[in-house]
Amino acid sequence: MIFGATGDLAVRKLFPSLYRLFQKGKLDKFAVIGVARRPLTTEEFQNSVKDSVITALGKKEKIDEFISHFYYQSHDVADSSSYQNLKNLAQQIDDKYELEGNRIFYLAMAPEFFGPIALHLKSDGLTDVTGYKRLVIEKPFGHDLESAKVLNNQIRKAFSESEVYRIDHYLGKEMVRNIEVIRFANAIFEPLWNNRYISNIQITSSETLGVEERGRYYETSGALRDMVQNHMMQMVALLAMEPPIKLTTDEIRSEKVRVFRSLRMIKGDKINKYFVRGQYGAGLVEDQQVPEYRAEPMVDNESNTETFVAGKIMIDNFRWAGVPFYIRTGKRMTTKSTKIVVQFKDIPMNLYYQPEKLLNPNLLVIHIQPEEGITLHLNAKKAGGHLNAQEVKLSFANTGIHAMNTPEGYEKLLYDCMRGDATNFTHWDEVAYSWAFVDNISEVWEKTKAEDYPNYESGTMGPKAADELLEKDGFFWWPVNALDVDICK
Ligand SMILES: NC(=O)C1=CN([C@@H]2O[C@H](COP(=O)(O)OP(=O)(O)OC[C@H]3O[C@@H](n4cnc5c(N)ncnc54)[C@H](OP(=O)(O)O)[C@@H]3O)[C@@H](O)[C@H]2O)C=CC1
Ligand SMILES: O=C1O[C@H](COP(=O)(O)O)[C@@H](O)[C@H](O)[C@H]1O
Repeated sequence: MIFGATGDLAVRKLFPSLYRLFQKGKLDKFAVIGVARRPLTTEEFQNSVKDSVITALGKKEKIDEFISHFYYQSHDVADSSSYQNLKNLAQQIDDKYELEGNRIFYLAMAPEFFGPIALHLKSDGLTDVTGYKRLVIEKPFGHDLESAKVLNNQIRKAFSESEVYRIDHYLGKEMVRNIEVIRFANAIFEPLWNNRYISNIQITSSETLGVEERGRYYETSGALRDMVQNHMMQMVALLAMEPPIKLTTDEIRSEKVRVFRSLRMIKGDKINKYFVRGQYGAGLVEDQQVPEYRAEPMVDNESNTETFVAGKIMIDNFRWAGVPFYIRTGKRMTTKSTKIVVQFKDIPMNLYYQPEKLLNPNLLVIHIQPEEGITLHLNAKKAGGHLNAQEVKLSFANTGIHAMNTPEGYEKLLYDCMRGDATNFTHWDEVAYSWAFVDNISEVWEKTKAEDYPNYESGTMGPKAADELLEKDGFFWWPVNALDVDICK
């Protein structure tokens, strides 16, 4: 059952993803009940599913067979009789498709509905099933730790922790999933993956898009809650975790939680030493003139909301003591790119020192999007010349998927949920620790108005202070554009 089946997420991501699973033969016995307020017939709903698939994928094979599995119910989320009707419909469909009482409830709706729907599902008997019941919850999971706890308590009255699948769509991205494999399946990386050999790690997730039509939501969120609390912190955890003893959901999650527990809690007047906030002004993005954030629809013209965050995260454990993890994310930046750069320490003595050219540090670049792959930056002798070292790059590129926020991420996550694999969904403990970390920052930023907003021009890589954050540690942001060169080909 998809609650919010006429909304943007369902139309752009969920239906195309389900279709791809269907085409690959991964959906055998299945039916989907779409639920939303507006009155639609099942036929109208099926046609909207068909349109969404064709728009997203341009494909039509077996589309009529696919949409014949879709049903619609107009629903009032606060009214028990709506749930009674839904229960009856679900029961009929269950019998027709022999679904063995297995149910997934996907809440693709505004977050204020998550708790009430979960409670109704239980009180109105939709969770009384003979098979499995699973609840998929979209972001944002709360607004801060307190509200997340309230939401979690409501949900947990109807579903156990193992039945709750909290979506973080970055965990559906191919190369985010690859981080563990790159780390734990390669003898050349794991021995070096610590503070003896790594000088710093940089994670950039930049967007060219502005806030678009989401001003109302974004004004209450900002980049810190929208991107850092979830996607950026998840990437930090995957990069920093210890090898799990087994590749099971519980073992992996518990290693990630240990990273969150080791985060250095930055508070009060230290916040602005470790974190930089920014808000975009007008500027040129991909040759288009774009307005400042404060002129966007549904945005306060004196807004204090950050559209950019850079930060230095320290993990105080044996492996990572002293190694900064720099994160940077923002809207209306130069380029759309998510990249991780692992910078290794310099070798103790440079035999190939040339006064006019320093030896390049070794870098491992993990390209998350739009290109997918890895590049290893090494030094090697220039062919034919003297013993002069020059930079060479070893690259691997995934040939498959190249679009951003593609349905493929959702496709993988939906499939995981059907199989009951919650590894790439966030456990409550991860959510809670991550909110506790981020709340310290938002508390300070909400109390103090940023007098310099807007402090970065659209089409740039953020405010100058974000560069200074690294410069004072003797580092600089590796330019994400320049790192693309080889792998794009
Ligand atoms: N869109 C995206 O790309 C992403 C979205 N998300 C999250 O997914 C969730 C949904 O987002 P999105 O699809 O963009 O939102 P939309 O506003 O586009 O869709 C909301 C859906 O909820 C339904 N709805 C609203 N109020 C009610 C109600 N009282 N009773 C029943 N149905 C109702 C709407 O249908 P109707 O008007 O017919 O009632 C519609 O189907 C949000 O939590 C969002 O944060 C997360 C990541 C990305
Ligand atoms: O969760 C979100 O992510 C998108 C960025 O996702 P990506 O897959 O395109 O990198 C961001 O635009 C949005 O504001 C945020 O809610």
